[in-house]
Amino acid sequence: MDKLIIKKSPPLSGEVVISGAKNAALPLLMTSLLTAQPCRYSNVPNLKDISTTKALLKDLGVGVEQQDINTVLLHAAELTSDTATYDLVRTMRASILVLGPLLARLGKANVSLPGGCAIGARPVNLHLEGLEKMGAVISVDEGYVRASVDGRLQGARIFMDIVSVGATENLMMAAALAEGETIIENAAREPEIVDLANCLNSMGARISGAGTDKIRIHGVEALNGCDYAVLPDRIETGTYLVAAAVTGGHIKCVNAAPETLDAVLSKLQQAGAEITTGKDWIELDRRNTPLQAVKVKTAPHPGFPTDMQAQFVALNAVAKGTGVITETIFENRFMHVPELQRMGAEIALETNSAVSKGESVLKGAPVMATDLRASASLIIAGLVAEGETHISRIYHLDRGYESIEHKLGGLGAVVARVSE
Ligand SMILES: CC(=O)N[C@H]1[C@@H](OP(=O)(O)OP(=O)(O)OC[C@H]2O[C@@H](n3ccc(=O)[nH]c3=O)[C@H](O)[C@@H]2O)O[C@H](CO)[C@@H](O)[C@@H]1O
Ligand SMILES: C=C(OP(=O)(O)O)C(=O)O
Repeated sequence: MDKLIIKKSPPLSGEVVISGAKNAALPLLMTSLLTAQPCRYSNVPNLKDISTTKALLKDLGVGVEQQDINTVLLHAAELTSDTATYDLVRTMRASILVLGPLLARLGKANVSLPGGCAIGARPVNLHLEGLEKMGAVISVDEGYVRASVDGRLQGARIFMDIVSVGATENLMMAAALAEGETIIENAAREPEIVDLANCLNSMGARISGAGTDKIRIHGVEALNGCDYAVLPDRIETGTYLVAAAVTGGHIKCVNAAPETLDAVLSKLQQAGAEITTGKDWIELDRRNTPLQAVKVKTAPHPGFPTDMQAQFVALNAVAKGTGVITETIFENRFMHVPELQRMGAEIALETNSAVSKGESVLKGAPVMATDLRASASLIIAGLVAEGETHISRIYHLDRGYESIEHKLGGLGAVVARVSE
């Protein structure tokens, strides 16, 4: 198993090229299930979750041709299976996103339940209830969601009582091939939802309202293939920006999408960073200003993303003043806190808030990555901790950050990957 060794590093400086978004690419690749025509996706990040998705699609009968490291051609001329097995689903929750497309294309699907994970229970009831409203008959048996529909799915009015990114995506894909109109109320508004709607529309779907809380999908009989470039990763971008801010650095993120990061950029400015943006770049400069702790509360988009929460906990630990970070989306997403405490961070957990005293002097220590963004927060802390930080279980990191040690190294960080 690999681990990362991070040494106290100089202020980060230089340019970093942002990859395509994991959370956009995963649902986008699933759109290939909806058509018998070939689909080409570019700017796909080279990540573990993407190879898991390709293996899952291959298992269902999809032809997979890797055209270059970030471009893949998927061709579901004929699907040979309707089953997403536990072995593949258990390593990646987003596998549940095959449910809607399989049901719409084949009229049946068996998908292993993804189960709970490190950050919370993460049920899929909203996915199932929405599909039932569209006429699917669903049971959960031996850990599998077994779904079928007689004929086509039917358009429906669906109100979601919790804003769910994955359920909005699953239902949008299913509704694209349903008979009649589907309206999703209280839909998620994340940029990745808009990216999925844009891709589906390029395939001939009729979707409007993506990016608002009411999405209308006029079902069509068949969809075409696509040639689609994945949106830049706003969470990867935010992670490098926080790392630069914490080290008092000056970096430019290129191939980025500044318009997807309003809440994060505004908190970085409050923390003392100077931010400049262009059409597809963001520059951060914190060479001449003190780092101030901030108050953050996670919320569905356009609120502050939960996937940036852990990185800001690390920022607050070393910044001036009391910081408060409140997590409202997942019930167990503070597992980075005990690890940061082992490095000397003075942070107290009060129900769903992490309250930091500020100006903690961090010391390198052996720490364990517990989930994807927790791993990122430990890297950020390691960059400013005295001595060496050894982060184990970095397979979590490889789910979501393309070439992280090379990208950080290019900015001057002292990071090495070693095999344990
Ligand atoms: C692959 C991907 O895109 N992952 C993102 C996606 O996850 P994911 O799509 O799994 O997250 P959701 O938006 O669905 O979850 C939001 C909240 O709704 C709850 N819920 C969700 C579905 C359901 O059927 N019932 C239910 O109660 C969840 O437990 C959670 O408390 O959005 C999250 C919230 O922005 C991000 O942290 C993840 O990085
Ligand atoms: C929680 C995340 O991903 P996933 O939903 O794939 O677990 C994340 O990207 O931070």
